[in-house]
Amino acid sequence: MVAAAPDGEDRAVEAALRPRDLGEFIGQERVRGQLDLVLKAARARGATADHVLLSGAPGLGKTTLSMIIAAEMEAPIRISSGPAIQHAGDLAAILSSLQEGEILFLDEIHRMSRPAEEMLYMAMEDFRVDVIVGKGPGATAIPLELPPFTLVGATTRAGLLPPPLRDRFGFTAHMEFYAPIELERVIHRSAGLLGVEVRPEGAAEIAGRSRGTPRIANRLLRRVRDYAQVKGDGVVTRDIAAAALEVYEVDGRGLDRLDRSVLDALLRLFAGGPVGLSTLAVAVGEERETVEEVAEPFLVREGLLARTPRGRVATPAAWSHMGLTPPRQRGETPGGSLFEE
Ligand SMILES: Nc1ncnc2c1ncn2[C@@H]1O[C@H](COP(=O)(O)OP(=O)(O)OP(=O)(O)O)[C@@H](O)[C@H]1O
Repeated sequence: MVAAAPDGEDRAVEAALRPRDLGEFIGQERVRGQLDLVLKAARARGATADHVLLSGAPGLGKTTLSMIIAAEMEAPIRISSGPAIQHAGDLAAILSSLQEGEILFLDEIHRMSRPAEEMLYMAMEDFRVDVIVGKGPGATAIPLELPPFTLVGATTRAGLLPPPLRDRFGFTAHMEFYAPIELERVIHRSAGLLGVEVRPEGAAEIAGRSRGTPRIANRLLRRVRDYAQVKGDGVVTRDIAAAALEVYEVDGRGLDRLDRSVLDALLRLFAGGPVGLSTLAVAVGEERETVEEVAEPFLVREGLLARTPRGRVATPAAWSHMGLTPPRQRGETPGGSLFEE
């Protein structure tokens, strides 16, 4: 699968491929420009930067940007995530050990528990938390002063953040998918760091199949590099890239085996829909969530599938991408259109 979530190998290589400062960070011009101002101004004032919320799909560079913020502010960084903070006490332990000016990166901040979230409101606004000691009627709140810090929250679902939390971020940046030309730059940069020779057409071939996502571009580059070493002379040309990605079942538009089997079932078994999500999931032998969260966002973004109140529907582009002809609609005459008088 070409899902943008990192795997074990990704995590190790990602650390090596991460841009270290804003100058090295490719694309996202608007976010980069705005963030540059926020950080420069804070530095000029000798203050800690405002809290920053980064939203966007997995693999677009949120973790990378948080590390860049720390580097630009010459501050240490502490990394944790919403799911790891289930009790307010977990958060209190992290907050009370922060140094002045430290960057606290909370990934998947929308998945934090409610009590922790409420503690975070106060910490963000007043640099203070109330630690509750004891239980029941004897419980007391002990106020704890915190050093000023910068919270960098990352979320794939900004809409799920409660407004009181969202409003406490001084700067909110939405990360967009990358244009193919930007991904080509990511690939050339990573190839340089990995010591792989990549021709421009080879980079373009990989970029076109990377779903607008640098993490996927880097992962496909590594698979293509393997193929080039084993089947070729190590150089990534267009033909080598195309042949390698064929082996890994990533098609010319970046669809992987799961995406294609969803489309295939929708088109062949259900004549293009509408069909319910559960039925579609059973037909491809996957969990409902996998179809909904892994395959569909990209298919919808590519204009191949639509989610309608009556169920999932294939678009005309899906038929042509899969090399199939849509069945004739009721009332349509051969060679004529549905709307012919
Ligand atoms: N703008 C960029 N320029 C160059 N490389 C990038 C850029 N953005 C991301 N990358 C590379 O993509 C990989 C994934 O980035 P990162 O881990 O920051 O994504 P993320 O948005 O935090 O993902 P997740 O939400 O899944 O944790 C990293 O290896 C990083 O080197």
